[in-house]
Amino acid sequence: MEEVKVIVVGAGPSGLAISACLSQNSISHLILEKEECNASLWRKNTYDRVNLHLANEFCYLPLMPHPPTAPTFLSKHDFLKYIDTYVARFNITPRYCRLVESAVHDHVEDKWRVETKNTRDGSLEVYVAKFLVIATGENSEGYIPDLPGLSSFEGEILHSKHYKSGSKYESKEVLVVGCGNSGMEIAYDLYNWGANTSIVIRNPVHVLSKELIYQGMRMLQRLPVNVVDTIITFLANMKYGDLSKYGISRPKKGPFFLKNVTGRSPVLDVGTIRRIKDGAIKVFPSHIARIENKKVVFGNNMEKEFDAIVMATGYKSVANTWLKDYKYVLNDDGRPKNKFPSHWKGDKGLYCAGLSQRGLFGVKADAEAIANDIHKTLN
Ligand SMILES: Cc1cc2nc3c(=O)[nH]c(=O)nc-3n(C[C@H](O)[C@H](O)[C@H](O)COP(=O)(O)OP(=O)(O)OC[C@H]3O[C@@H](n4cnc5c(N)ncnc54)[C@H](O)[C@@H]3O)c2cc1C
Ligand SMILES: NC(=O)C1=CN([C@@H]2O[C@H](COP(=O)(O)OP(=O)(O)OC[C@H]3O[C@@H](n4cnc5c(N)ncnc54)[C@H](OP(=O)(O)O)[C@@H]3O)[C@@H](O)[C@H]2O)C=CC1
Ligand SMILES: O=C(O)C(=O)Cc1c[nH]c2ccccc12
Repeated sequence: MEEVKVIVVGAGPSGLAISACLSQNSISHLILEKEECNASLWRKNTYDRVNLHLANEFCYLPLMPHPPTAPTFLSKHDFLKYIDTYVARFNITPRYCRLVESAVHDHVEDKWRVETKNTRDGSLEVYVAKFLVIATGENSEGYIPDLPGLSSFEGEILHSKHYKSGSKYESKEVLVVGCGNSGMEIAYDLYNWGANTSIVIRNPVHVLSKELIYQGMRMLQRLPVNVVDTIITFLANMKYGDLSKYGISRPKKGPFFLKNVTGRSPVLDVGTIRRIKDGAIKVFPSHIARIENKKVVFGNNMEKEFDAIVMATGYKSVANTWLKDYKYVLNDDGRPKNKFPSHWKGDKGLYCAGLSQRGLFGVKADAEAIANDIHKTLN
């Protein structure tokens, strides 16, 4: 058994950011990470062509802004180089291959007891700390909807977190389910690799360009969200025209309002819209009614046979499955129980970072707030 002041679960950007902030205040801590590397989402569970959608001023971790020479939009490679530099600069040394299987609050000692299983040799370990930070991410488990007949599908089914590129799908019929940022970009990637690509778009969605999102994010620093939404939606309509004839309609509420309220990001168009407009990517503007062997039947009675289905249907947080006393900070859905901007703080020394659906921008803010709070409590 090992005891420190703070245990951080997860060595993604959130866990690394908290570690840097705690070290700055000389607070002893340990990061427990199930994989054999840090930032595993970025190193292992994102498709090849992924790049940061937001400008570098919204994508840095505490204490280390990007230098003026950095590109405005970092590639995945640039971002991972940044992470490597961060880890080296703040001397961050996570314990790798430690899958946290349970965490309980010891009411007598008023401490957290965390049990891990070593993913290499199966050995079990126990760690104890006054403070526990959940930094396991919003994307820890892929969500796959329970569609009627899904198990009868005769082709390949994969979640977007396991999709790397369309290289093996040339000339195959591939259906992408979901039109968030993953689905829209994966559809474009499949098209580029020569797949006959279709996408399911069952609800309205905001499509914006990279530049419009950047302008919107900057405007939000000075203007109220409804004003920014009005300007950006107007400019987006000018740029893209009415997309409803292609099966894409805009929600009534604005993109940044919806981001704040629902957490759902607007789609950043990487080139998909042009291919939808010219018919190279086919839209099914409906839900999936059922699947029969190779055939997918849609709610509007259209049907088509596919070789593969990519489920770009989002993620779920599963921290509440291993964190036995999750109610001190999370709801039953694994999301923070307190409302933004107090979402990061729970009771009994329990915190959560990176669960506010605000990307790396939110990660930085949470890490700073949590480290400050722990520092204050200790002094
Ligand atoms: C495809 C994709 C692209 C994205 N692009 C952007 C972007 O451009 N800009 C942006 O701001 N955000 C983006 N995001 C959001 C993303 O959530 C953040 O970039 C960032 O990775 C969040 O960091 P995190 O540390 O909170 O979570 P994660 O990066 O998910 O890290 C969590 C870590 O916890 C570990 N872990 C999980 N469970 C356990 C356990 N039980 N025991 C031990 N370890 C565990 C995981 O292995 C992982 O290493 C993107 C997300 C996805 C899916
Ligand atoms: N480079 C980048 O910055 C990237 C960032 N990301 C981010 O990662 C996070 C996760 O994104 P993503 O993986 O796209 O997940 P999202 O949760 O954003 O999107 C899930 C999509 O799946 C759809 N869906 C869910 N269930 C069904 C169903 N039964 N039938 C049809 N459609 C369904 C949803 O549609 P509905 O609205 O109808 O529920 C939605 O369009 C987001 O924050 C995103 O912005 C992702 C990729 C790249
Ligand atoms: O990963 C997310 O969804 C984020 O919060 C960051 C982000 C990625 N793409 C975006 C588009 C608009 C606003 C935020 C994001």
